[in-house]
Amino acid sequence: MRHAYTVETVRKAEHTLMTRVPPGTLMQRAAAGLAAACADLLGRTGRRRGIYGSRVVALVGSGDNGGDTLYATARLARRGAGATAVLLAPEKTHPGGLAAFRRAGGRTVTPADAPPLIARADLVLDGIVGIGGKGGLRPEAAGLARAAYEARVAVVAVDLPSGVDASTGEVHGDAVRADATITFGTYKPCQLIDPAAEHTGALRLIDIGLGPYLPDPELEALQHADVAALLPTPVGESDKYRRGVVGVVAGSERYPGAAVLAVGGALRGGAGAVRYVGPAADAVIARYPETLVSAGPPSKAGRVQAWVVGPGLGDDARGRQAVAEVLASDVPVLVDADGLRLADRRAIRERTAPTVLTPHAGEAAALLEAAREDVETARLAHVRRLAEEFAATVLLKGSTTLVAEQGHPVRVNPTGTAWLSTAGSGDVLSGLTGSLLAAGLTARDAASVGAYLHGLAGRYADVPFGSHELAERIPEVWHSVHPEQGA
Ligand SMILES: NC(=O)C1=CN([C@@H]2O[C@H](COP(=O)(O)OP(=O)(O)OC[C@H]3O[C@@H](n4cnc5c(N)ncnc54)[C@H](O)[C@@H]3O)[C@@H](O)[C@H]2O)[C@@H](O)CC1
Ligand SMILES: Nc1ncnc2c1ncn2[C@@H]1O[C@H](COP(=O)(O)OP(=O)(O)O)[C@@H](O)[C@H]1O
Ligand SMILES: [K+]
Repeated sequence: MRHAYTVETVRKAEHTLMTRVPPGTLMQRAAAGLAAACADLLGRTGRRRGIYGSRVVALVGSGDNGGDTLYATARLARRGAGATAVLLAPEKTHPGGLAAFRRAGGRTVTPADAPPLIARADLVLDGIVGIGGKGGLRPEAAGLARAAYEARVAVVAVDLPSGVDASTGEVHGDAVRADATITFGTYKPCQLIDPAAEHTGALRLIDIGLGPYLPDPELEALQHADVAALLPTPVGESDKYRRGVVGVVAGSERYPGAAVLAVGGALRGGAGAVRYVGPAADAVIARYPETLVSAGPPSKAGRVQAWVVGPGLGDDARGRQAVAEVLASDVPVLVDADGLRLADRRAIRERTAPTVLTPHAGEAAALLEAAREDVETARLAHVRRLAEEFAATVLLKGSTTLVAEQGHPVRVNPTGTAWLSTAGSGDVLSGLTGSLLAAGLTARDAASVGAYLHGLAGRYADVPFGSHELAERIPEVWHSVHPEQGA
C-alpha cells in the first residue's frame, strides 16, 4: 500500500522526528537521496551518460526546498557536474545550502541570465517551493519553468512540482511539469491526484525516517499485493451460490449494449453467477450464454448477493421503478450512470446495506449541483462531499479515480490509462465491481479492486480498443496481480 499525507500531518511528523536527530540530519538525508536519484537519471538519459561533465541547473527558491536542492547539487558538483544555481530570492536563500554549493564550485546566476543555461542543461532541478508553497508559480519562476519545458530538458522536481497544491492535488496557476519527482518521507496527495499528478512524472520516495511518526494515512493507493490478497478465490466447498450471485439491471431497447458490457464485466469479477434483469436479455444471452436472464422486475428475479443498477437504463418509468426496487433490497447495491439520475436521494441515504455510487465528473456535478469543471479540478474535496451527503461509498471516475467512504482514508487508483475514456468502459467497471461485491468484498474494497483491475485491463488491451475487450483482458490482469490464478 502507498500512503499519502497532507502538509499539516507531514509537518507534525517532521517536527517530532527533528527533535530526535541532530540538526540538519533530515535535510542531509533528503539531499543524499535526491543527488543519488539525479545521478541515476544522468547516467541513463543525460547527453553525456554520467555526472562528470554534465550541466545541471538548479532553480532555487527561498525555503528549505531550495536548501535540499543546493545540498544535492553540491554533491553532483563534487562528482564533476557543472552546476549553476538560479537564485529566485537571493537574500533569503538557504545559507548552509548556498555555502555548501559554493564550496563545491557551483556558480550562481540571476533569473534574467538563466534561460540560455536552462536550454543547454542536461538536468534542471526544481527547488522553487516544496510543501511550503502557496498558489501557483510567480511570473519569474513560471518563465524559467516554461524555458525548461520548451527546451525539453529533463526536469526533476524536488519533493513536488512547484506550483501545485500539495495537500489536494489542485493546481491554481502555473506549475512546473516534471519528468520525475523525488519526494521525501512520504507521498503527498498532489503526486497521486490529477490535475497535479500530471505534473509529477516518475515518482520516487526517499526514506528520511519519518515512518514511525506518521499517523493513519489520509490517502492510500493499493498495490498488486494488496489487490491479490482481496481477490475472491473459490475454495473446495464452493458452489456458484456460495461464490455469490450478482444481479445486473441495465440496458434498454435503446441501449442494449450497456447490458452486454456490464454483464461481461460481472462475469469476470469472481461471482459464481450473473443474473441479468431487463429488456436486453436476447443480446446478453447471444454474447454470454451462461447468464441467468429474466425480463423483470428485479424484485421477482430471485436471490442475489449484490445488485448493479443503471448502465444504459434510459429514462422511463420502468427504469425508475427498477432502481427503487433495487435500492429497497437488503443487499449491497452499486448505482451507475442513468441509475444515478433515477435514484431517490433519500432512498440511498437510508439504506442499511452498503451502497456504491460510481459517477463520472459530470454525474458527480449533477448529484452535488456543482459545475463539472469544479469537480475535475478539486476531485478530492468533491468525492468526500459525495460520500458524506449520500452516506455511501463513492467511486469518482476520470483521469484519477478516487474511492471515498466516511471514516476511512480516500483510496486513489494507481492504474488506468486515458484510452479508457471510450464509450461503455464505465459499464464494464460497474459489472466488474458489482461482481466483487457479490463475492463478499466490502464496498470500499470492491470499488478499489474493481477500479484497479479495470485500469490494468485498459493498459493491457491493444489500443485503440472497444470497451467489450476490457472484460476479456481481466483473466490476464488477474494473473498478473495473483500469479497463481487467472490466465
Ligand atoms: N521540514 C523538514 O524537516 C524537511 C523539509 N524538507 C524540505 O523542505 C521543504 C519545505 O520547506 P519550507 O517549509 O521552507 O517551504 P518551501 O521551501 O516549500 O517554500 C516556502 C518558501 O517559499 C515561499 N513561497 C511560497 N509560495 C510561493 C510561490 N508560489 N512562489 C514563490 N515562493 C513561494 C515562501 O515565502 C517561503 O519562503 C520540503 O518540501 C522539503 O523539500 C526536507 O529537507 C526534509 C526535511
Ligand atoms: N483521462 C482518463 N484517464 C484514465 N481513465 C479515464 C479517463 N477518462 C475516463 N477514464 C475512465 O474510463 C471509464 C469511463 O467511464 P464512464 O465515464 O462511465 O464511460 P461510459 O459511460 O461511456 O461507460 C472510467 O473507468 C474512467 O475512470
Ligand atoms: K519543488
